[in-house]
Amino acid sequence: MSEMLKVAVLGAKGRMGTAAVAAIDAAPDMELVAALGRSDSLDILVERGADVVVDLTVPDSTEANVRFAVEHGIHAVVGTTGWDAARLAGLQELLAAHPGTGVLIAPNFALGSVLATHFAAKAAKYFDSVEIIELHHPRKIDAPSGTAFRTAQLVAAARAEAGVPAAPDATETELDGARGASVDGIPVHSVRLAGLVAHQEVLFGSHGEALTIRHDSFNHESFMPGVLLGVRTVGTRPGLTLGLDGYLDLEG
Ligand SMILES: NC(=O)C1=CN([C@@H]2O[C@H](COP(=O)(O)OP(=O)(O)OC[C@H]3O[C@@H](n4cnc5c(N)ncnc54)[C@H](OP(=O)(O)O)[C@@H]3O)[C@@H](O)[C@H]2O)C=CC1
Ligand SMILES: O=C(O)C1=N[C@H](C(=O)O)C[C@H](O)C1
Repeated sequence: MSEMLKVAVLGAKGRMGTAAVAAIDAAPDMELVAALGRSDSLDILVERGADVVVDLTVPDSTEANVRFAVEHGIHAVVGTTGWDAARLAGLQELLAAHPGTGVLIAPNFALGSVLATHFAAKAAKYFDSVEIIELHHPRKIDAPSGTAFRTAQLVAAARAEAGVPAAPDATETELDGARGASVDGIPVHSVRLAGLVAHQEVLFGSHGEALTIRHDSFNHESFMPGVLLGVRTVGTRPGLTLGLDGYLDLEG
C-alpha cells in the first residue's frame, strides 16, 4: 500500500473546515494530522509532518498561513477568498524561491461551479450583455464572492480577446449600487439571504434571447470532492495554480 498523505486543516471548526475534516478523515489515502483553529500555532504543521495544508479560514489570515506553509515546504490547497493581485504576486515571488512546493487557490471547489464558470467564459463572446448574480447565506463576510469575481474576470477576458464591445447600458440616473459592482466591466450583484448556501447565475442576453448559466451548492459536502482532488494533486503541480479547472481536463 502506498504511503498516506498527511493532511492538516486550518479553520477546522468553520462551515467548510468541519466538512473538510470529515472528508479527509474518511479518505482511505489520507491521514488527518492536524485540525487547527484561530488560536493554534502553525508550528504544529511542521511538528506533525504535514504534506498538505488545506486553508479554509478568513481573508485576513489566509495569506500568512499559505506563506508559512510554502516557507516550510508544505503544499497548500486554499479555498479562502481575498486573494487580490498584490497578494498573488507576492506568493508567486515566494514560490519562485521554493520551486518544489505547490499551491492551489480555488475560489470554488464544487465541480459544477467550476464547469459553470468554464461554460460562461465560452459563451461570453456570443452575447451583447452579461451580468452576474451571486447568492449566499447571510453569514458570508465578503462580497462579491470569490467565485463571482473570478467568473467576471474570465468572462471579461474572453470578451476582450474576441473584441466584443461593452454591453449596452443607457442608465443615467441611479442610486449608488443599483447596477451592482463592476468587475472588469461586468456588473456583479450580491444577494445575502437566510436559507441559501452558495449559488450563482450568469445571465447573457442578445436580441430576442437570453441564456442563464446557474449553479447551486445546497450544502458544504458539495465542495468536498474538489477539496480531495486538490489535496491529491497539489504535490504534483509545483508553483501556483489558480482555480480547480487547472487540475481538470475541461477541453478533452
Ligand atoms: N473554495 C470554495 O469552494 C469555498 C470557499 N469558501 C471560503 O472559505 C472561507 C471559509 O468559509 P466558511 O467555512 O464558510 O467560514 P467560517 O466563518 O464558517 O469558518 C472560518 C473558520 O476559520 C477560523 N479562523 C479564522 N482565522 C483563523 C486562523 N488565523 N487560523 C485558523 N483558523 C482561523 C474561524 O475561527 P473563529 O470562528 O474562531 O473565528 C472559523 O472557524 C471563506 O473565505 C469562504 O468564502 C467557502 C465555501 C466554499
Ligand atoms: O463563503 C461561502 O460560502 C463561499 N465562498 C466562496 C466564494 O466566495 O466564492 C465559494 C462559494 O461561493 C461559497
